[in-house]
Amino acid sequence: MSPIVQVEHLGKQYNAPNGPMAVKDVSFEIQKGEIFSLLGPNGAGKTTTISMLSCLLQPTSGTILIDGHSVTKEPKQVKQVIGVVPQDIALYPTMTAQENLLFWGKMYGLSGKHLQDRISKVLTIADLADRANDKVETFSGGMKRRINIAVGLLHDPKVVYFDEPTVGIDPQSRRRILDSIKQLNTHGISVLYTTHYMEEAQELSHKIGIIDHGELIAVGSQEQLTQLVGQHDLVQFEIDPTAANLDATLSALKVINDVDQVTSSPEENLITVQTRNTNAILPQLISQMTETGTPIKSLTIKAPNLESVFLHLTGRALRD
Ligand SMILES: Nc1ncnc2c1ncn2[C@@H]1O[C@H](COP(=O)(O)OP(=O)(O)OP(=O)(O)O)[C@@H](O)[C@H]1O
Repeated sequence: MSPIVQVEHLGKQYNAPNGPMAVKDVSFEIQKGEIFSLLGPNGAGKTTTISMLSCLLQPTSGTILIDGHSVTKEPKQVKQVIGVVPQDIALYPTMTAQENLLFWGKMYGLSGKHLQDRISKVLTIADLADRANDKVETFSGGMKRRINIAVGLLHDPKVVYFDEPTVGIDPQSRRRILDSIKQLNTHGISVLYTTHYMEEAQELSHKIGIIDHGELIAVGSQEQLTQLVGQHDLVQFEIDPTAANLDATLSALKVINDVDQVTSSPEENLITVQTRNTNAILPQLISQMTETGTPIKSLTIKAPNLESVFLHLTGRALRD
């Protein structure tokens, strides 16, 4: 079976010929029925990649086939197959959810009973059927995001792109969005999901591509990716930054035997140590923290996860 999305050697240079490459030689495939996440920090190139896959931005190099159609040569066919859910779309605040969907449905060339049926269906998927006749201006940020999802699904696409759909919304709406994506996928719809939240990529994806500085640095299932790290745990110390002597503590931790990486995240009050020998070196880690003047508030040990993979591959924490 051919993949629904096939990306080969994709590149994008803004402000050519002298501008930086925002996407560099990116290749990946999404199989039919798969949820694929692009996981990477801000500025990694996720939106640029989605824009090229959506026919909104011309690639500088490489090829993209969606359901066998080239985004550059057959954009009309591509647009029939894809649904795009950006963070914000133009909604008319004084119109109801139903009226906004009617407007967008007509933009897609839908009409009559078919359009009405699709509107009922997508309102149900977005969990907004009970608010169909309420004006959008009365909706929360999370509900507006869910209307975006409904709009993206109106023309019954085979693959849907979600560009960081949970950024800046409340936990309850986030939960509903993740659940509606899983529900969509059970109906055979393929998904491309971008995020900088490791937990979301972990929960949703059959396959994950880790992107950093425009390069896809690893692709695979969560299990395949964590195998890249081997048996390396993350030991995380919560500290009080006002009572910390960070520089001295980080230097002391780095030179302990069997410590692979040490990073600090002052905004989250965390020091993270990656090690393959947690039990043996834990007492030493704790004593060095205390001796160098950084008291520990709490301590968590995490088995290898996507955060460790990112740290292992880039030497930086994913939230940087
Ligand atoms: N229109 C543009 N002109 C020039 N540079 C751009 C443009 N859009 C994005 N960039 C740059 O391209 C790089 C990738 O940006 P992009 O928005 O694709 O990343 P991202 O992973 O989606 O991050 P974010 O979550 O912050 O949007 C960044 O360095 C960004 O500054």
